[in-house]
Formats: sequence, C-alpha cells, structure tokens
Amino acid sequence: MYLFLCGSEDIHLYSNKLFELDAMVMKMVFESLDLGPYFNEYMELKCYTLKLMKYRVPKPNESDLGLHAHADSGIMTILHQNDVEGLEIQMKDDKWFKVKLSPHLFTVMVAETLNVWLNRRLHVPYHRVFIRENKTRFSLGLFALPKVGKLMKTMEEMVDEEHPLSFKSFDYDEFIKFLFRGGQGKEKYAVKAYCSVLN
Ligand SMILES: O=C(O)CCC(=O)C(=O)O
Ligand SMILES: [Fe+2]
Repeated sequence: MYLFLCGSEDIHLYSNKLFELDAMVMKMVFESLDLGPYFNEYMELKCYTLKLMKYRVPKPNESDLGLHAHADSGIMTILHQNDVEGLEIQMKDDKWFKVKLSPHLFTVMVAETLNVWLNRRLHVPYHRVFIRENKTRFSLGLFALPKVGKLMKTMEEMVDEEHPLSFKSFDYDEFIKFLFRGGQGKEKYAVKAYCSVLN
C-alpha cells in the first residue's frame, strides 16, 4: 500500500481506520487491566488531531536530529512513516529502537495522560526523529487528546497498596500552558513535574 491521500473522501476513510485502530488498542489496554466496563466512558473523554508532519533535509551545518526526544502529553499517538524512515523509540531498557519503514506499519504509543488515568501501569516511550536520508520526510500522526474542560484523574481501580496514587487530578489545558512555560524543566515526564502527589 502506498499512501496517497487525494481528497477529503480519502482523508475521511483513512482517518476512520486510524480511529478504529485507536479504539482497538484502547480496548485491549482496558481489558488487560480489568477496566473493560469503563471503556466507553473513557473513550468519551477523548478528541483527536490528525497531523501531517514534514521534515526537510538538514543543511550541511545542521544536526540530523529532526525532532528531539520527548514523550507525548495526550492519551495515545498513532504514527505512520511512509517513504523516509527516521522514527526511533526508547524501550523500557533505555535502548533506542529504529522503527522500520513499512507501508503496513503503524506505531501506537502511550502518552502521558493515559498513564495518569492508569496510575503508571504502562511505559510511556520517549521517541525522536533523525533525518539521515537526503529526502524530505513526511509522517502522519493521529493524536488522541483529552477533550477541553474535562478533568483528568487517576482511575480509583488503579490505586491499591502496591500502586499508591501517583498523580493529582488536573485540567489538560492548564497542563499544556505549564508545558509552554517550560514548567517540565529537567524532569523526564511532564506529568511528574506538573501533578505528582509528591510535589
Ligand atoms: O514524525 C514522527 O514520526 C514523530 C512525530 C512525533 O513524535 C510528534 O509529533 O509528537
Ligand atoms: Fe511525539
């Protein structure tokens, strides 16, 4: 499959497939943690941004780092690179994994707010992009984000003696403003800097 989105109908069909994938993975995550009954309620807290990203070839005096290492702040991200590779993801053992180029491959990553809901049950991967080919790189991302005005809080079912509450409840828009003000500082995860119960 080669990805050619020609008009609004293509984009509609394609983004519907991505929404289905997002829902499928969310369902798997919720069911694996015995949270199946809450799936619909939590899907209702989400909205989506579909983004096409363009990375130009670095000039000879520029770094080949196209996007610095970061964790996404929303709920879940689905990425697809079509023609030029470059995405790297940091695994739990800190090793960087280069995502292979394949028209059939979609990378699904947990973002920080999902891990607030789940009281840190999942790994939120750092990821980055290198541009090592002499070609402009395009990637497509579906970003599942919290809806405006909804309070983000840890699910009670995820808190027990073994997993004490890690985060205070927060408003996502205020969290984003905090990020823009540089509030994360040197903390690896922004939610830890923003709403850890230890702060
Ligand atoms: O272009 C990519 O493959 C990664 C993009 C990304 O991580 C982001 O926009 O948050
Ligand atoms: Fe990202």
